[in-house]
Amino acid sequence: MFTELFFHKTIKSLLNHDQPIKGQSTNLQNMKNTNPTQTAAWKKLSQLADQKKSQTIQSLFADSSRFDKFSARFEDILVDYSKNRVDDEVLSTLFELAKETELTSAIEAMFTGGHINQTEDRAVLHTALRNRSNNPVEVDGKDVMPEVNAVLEQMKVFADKVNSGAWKGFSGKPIKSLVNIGIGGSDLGPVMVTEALKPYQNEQLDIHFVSNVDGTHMAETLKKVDPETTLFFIASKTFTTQETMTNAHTARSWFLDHAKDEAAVAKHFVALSTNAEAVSAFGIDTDNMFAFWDWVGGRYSLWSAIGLPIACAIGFDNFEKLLEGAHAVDKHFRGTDFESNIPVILALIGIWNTNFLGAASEAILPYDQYLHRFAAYFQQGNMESNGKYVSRNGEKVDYTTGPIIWGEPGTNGQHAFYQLIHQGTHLIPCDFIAPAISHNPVGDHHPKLLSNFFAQTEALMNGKSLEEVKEELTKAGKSAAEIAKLAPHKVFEGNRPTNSILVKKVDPYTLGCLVAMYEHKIFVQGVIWNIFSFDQWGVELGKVLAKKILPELEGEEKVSSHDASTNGLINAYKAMR
Ligand SMILES: O=P(O)(O)OC[C@H]1O[C@H](O)[C@@H](O)[C@@H](O)[C@@H]1O
Repeated sequence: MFTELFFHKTIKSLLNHDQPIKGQSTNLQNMKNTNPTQTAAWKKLSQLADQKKSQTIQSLFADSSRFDKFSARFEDILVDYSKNRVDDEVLSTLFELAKETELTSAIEAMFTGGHINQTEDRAVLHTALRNRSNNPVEVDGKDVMPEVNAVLEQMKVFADKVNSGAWKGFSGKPIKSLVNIGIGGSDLGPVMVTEALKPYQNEQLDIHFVSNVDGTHMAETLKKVDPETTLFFIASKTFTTQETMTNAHTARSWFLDHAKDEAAVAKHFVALSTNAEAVSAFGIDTDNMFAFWDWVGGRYSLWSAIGLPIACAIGFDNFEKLLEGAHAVDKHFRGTDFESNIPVILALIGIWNTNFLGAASEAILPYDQYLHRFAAYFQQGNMESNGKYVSRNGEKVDYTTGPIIWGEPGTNGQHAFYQLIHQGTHLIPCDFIAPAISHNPVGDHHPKLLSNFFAQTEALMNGKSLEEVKEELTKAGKSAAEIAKLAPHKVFEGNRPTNSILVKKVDPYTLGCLVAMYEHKIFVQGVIWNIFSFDQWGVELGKVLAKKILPELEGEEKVSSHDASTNGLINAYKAMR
């Protein structure tokens, strides 16, 4: 069923990615609608998990070649996955699982414009947005690259004007403040990237993000900016999202209170959207609209016009480098055997941890302050993509799908929640990410930061045995009674899996690489879990109910149309306000 909606493409594109992709070819292998638990590989993995229960990561390092075997390099990025509970047999069976679930044809279907977002009948082509090779990519028989390039050109011209000060506000002053109004995918990507690449930011500009419908978010932001020198980006794929539209109207009223001239709006408001009609209904000239398309998922949209505030803040050349990094990883992902394919390896290890070792969550722990929103970004990327309990054939799955994603930058996390990672009852696989070169090489801060990174992964793997603890306590002069009492609390079981990602420097290109790696990891997992990773029906119900409740909050009369708890809450609110 799932396969019927794909455009079948020629396998030739697998072999030579610089060849144009033609929509009419029909001989690519089909992608199965496979319950992964019914594959031979899954069954074998279940047995292996059982057999290898007592095998420790530490013991696997008896193989002196383990680090070389279980780490991979992509340009200036080192991905060390050797500190996982996997050996050759487990990994090769995971690769079998990817083959049995027809990952290769799924990858091709995505890159060649197949409607893999089946429930919305859409292609999924964030890879086309960063297709720097510029070979044609067809959606429904039409090459999308001319449109992609045209919007990129429009973004370049605009970003250059803002950056150089040539774009003037209504009173003739250059723009100083950028305010992005958007939520979810129309917020998190630009926030994460502009924070991560702050060292590249034009110092003449400051950038703000308003996402929450809570008026506080807008009010506090407007306190910091001047209407004469502020540019608002209204970022919404649909241009109907309640939070964004509410914030956009508030910003517009605030602006007009100062400018007192409707015509001035054109100099201070631009729209990033797929919905031209709604943009002009809002009062933004479509000349000031930067378009993208329904085949760009919100949480994969930072590469599109949604990236305009990024291009304005760090300059278009740097935005292009971000695209280039992602494109390099796209080529790696599409053209590399699973055994050396970084996103595939990371995805399979994640599946091993989730489905065979019972991990319910994954922590992303950047040892880089600039990456402080990286985990939040992939919280949406991952949880909105793979938080699904219905398989592609419409049935409830009987296995675990997307993990809970969370994390904070190191070393702050160490002093907050690492206790539970080290000694709690949950297995929490962690990704550690750090740059070798800091943008701020102040004193010995960076070596100290990185020593913590290395120490944590080592401690999580090796732990500390009862014998070691006892020896330590004895040396410290504790009595036998004290040792007996204290020792169990000081033991670290270890055997906690980690991936370590060491990059040379967090620059635009490398960040593009990193983001694309995680995006493709999510894709691979969705394919294997046999779920649809590119829709998000789960966000709808709450929105609909909120719309129904909103008018009920007016007036004084008591509400009785809901369950007792919801009625009680609404009525208490009405009484308190
Ligand atoms: O860009 P929009 O259309 O305003 O959507 C913003 C967000 O809305 C919903 O929460 C989801 O659909 C997200 O995936 C999306 O990113």
